[in-house]
Amino acid sequence: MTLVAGVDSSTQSCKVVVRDAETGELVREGRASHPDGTEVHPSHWWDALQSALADAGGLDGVEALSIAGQQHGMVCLDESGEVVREALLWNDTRSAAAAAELTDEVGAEQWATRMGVVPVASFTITKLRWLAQHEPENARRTAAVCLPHDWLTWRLRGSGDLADLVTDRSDASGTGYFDSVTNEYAPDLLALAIGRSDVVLPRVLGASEWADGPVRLGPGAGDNAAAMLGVGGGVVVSLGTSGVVTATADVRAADPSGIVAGFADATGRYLPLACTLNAARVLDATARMLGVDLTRLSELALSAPPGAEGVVMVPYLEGERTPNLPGSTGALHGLTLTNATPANIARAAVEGMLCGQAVGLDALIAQGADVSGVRLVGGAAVSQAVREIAPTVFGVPVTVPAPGEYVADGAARQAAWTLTAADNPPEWSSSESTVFEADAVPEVRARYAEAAQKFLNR
Ligand SMILES: Nc1ncnc2c1ncn2[C@@H]1O[C@H](COP(=O)(O)OP(=O)(O)O)[C@@H](O)[C@H]1O
Ligand SMILES: O=C(CO)[C@@H](O)[C@H](O)COP(=O)(O)O
Repeated sequence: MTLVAGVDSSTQSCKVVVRDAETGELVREGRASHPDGTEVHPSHWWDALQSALADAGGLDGVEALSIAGQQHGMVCLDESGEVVREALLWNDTRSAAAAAELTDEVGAEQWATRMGVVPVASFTITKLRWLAQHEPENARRTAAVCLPHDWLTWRLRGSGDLADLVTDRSDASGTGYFDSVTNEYAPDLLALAIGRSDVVLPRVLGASEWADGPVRLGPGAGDNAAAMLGVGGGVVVSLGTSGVVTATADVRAADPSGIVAGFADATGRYLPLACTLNAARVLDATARMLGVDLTRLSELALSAPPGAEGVVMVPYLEGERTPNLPGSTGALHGLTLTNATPANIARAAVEGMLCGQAVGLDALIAQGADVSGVRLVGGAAVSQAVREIAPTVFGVPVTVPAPGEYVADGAARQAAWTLTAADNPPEWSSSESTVFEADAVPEVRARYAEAAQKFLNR
């Protein structure tokens, strides 16, 4: 049996799957935690990768490995390959002012047509502008910039030479300085951010190209592109640390409002994507607030009626990216003496988190996506309340694949692809899934929109 490994180095943890390259059958797996925070030294990801690989029984018998990871994080390296400062992650909002400046300087229309994205604090390019403005010495020492998955692949290669940095088209498309239509970097935009264009950027590998390492190393991918490879297509809603709505497209999205980012996928096509900073951790925080665990939170949410008797949660607990409100905070609206119960608050948290994703779903539809159903993945897709309430909010059937690590699976499928000379990734049999259907409850969306509007009006 030929084995391949896939890695998901995500915000909260590192997960490894080892699968049969031909059938996709799961052979072994492992995981390890990442530290909290929006500023993390990449060495923690390396340590977690080592632990997760050991937990998965190591690389014995593995012929190829690909790493998928959280997108956008800024990893700066000096001339000798040392990390210059802690990486700023996708959910670090300190570069919000830099994002606004870059948008003004180039124009939102121009960004959307040229790069497929309009800068928000999540994107690497805005973090580079922040670095140049606030830590000029660190900016000066920066000889190369890469993304979390690029850095881990490079460390596995063990070379130390900046010229050996590699990435893939999906993750490069989330930097703000890579054009996924021409497949070229934009040195002028890089210079606009950091003041110079002589910074080494990773070579962008083809979808099934590979680099040398302890085993064959695939190009890797942004976690959302890998999830798409893992679930095998469709409209995907991922509820991890981030809330993400994606589909696959033949043409790059160009949305000057910035809600839909026109990223690339991991197969040579495109991945229109809407992303919130707030998803699974809204439920974590609500459970903490109510003094219950996540199972009890789900039971409480399901014991309240749709609409939570008027309680609405706007879940901008970490600021927000969609809509672009990096400085916002969360709020509970509509509380009265009679509806202020744990059950209604639990339901409002689930509904609020899902309404945030429904906004992204609408934006994807406006960009031409055909949404007759969605596939739900990510940590919070395990929640029974989320599964049952999702169709009432989205207004379409919700398919939940068997619990699994779909990002790591997508990376493993890419690794298997590097072992073939085929035009497409190998066809692996899909896991069993459960479909959740329910009548739409449009009032929930309407009341949420009314409450969320109060933030936009501030
Ligand atoms: N039963 C559950 N109900 C709700 N949320 C859950 C449940 N199990 C795990 N989660 C949440 O899933 C999140 C982790 O999901 P994951 O997709 O691994 O995140 P990431 O990819 O961003 O690291 C955590 O916030 C965790 O609390
Ligand atoms: O910023 C984005 C997508 O644009 C996020 O989706 C990150 O890629 C982090 O993903 P998770 O760790 O939440 O899966």
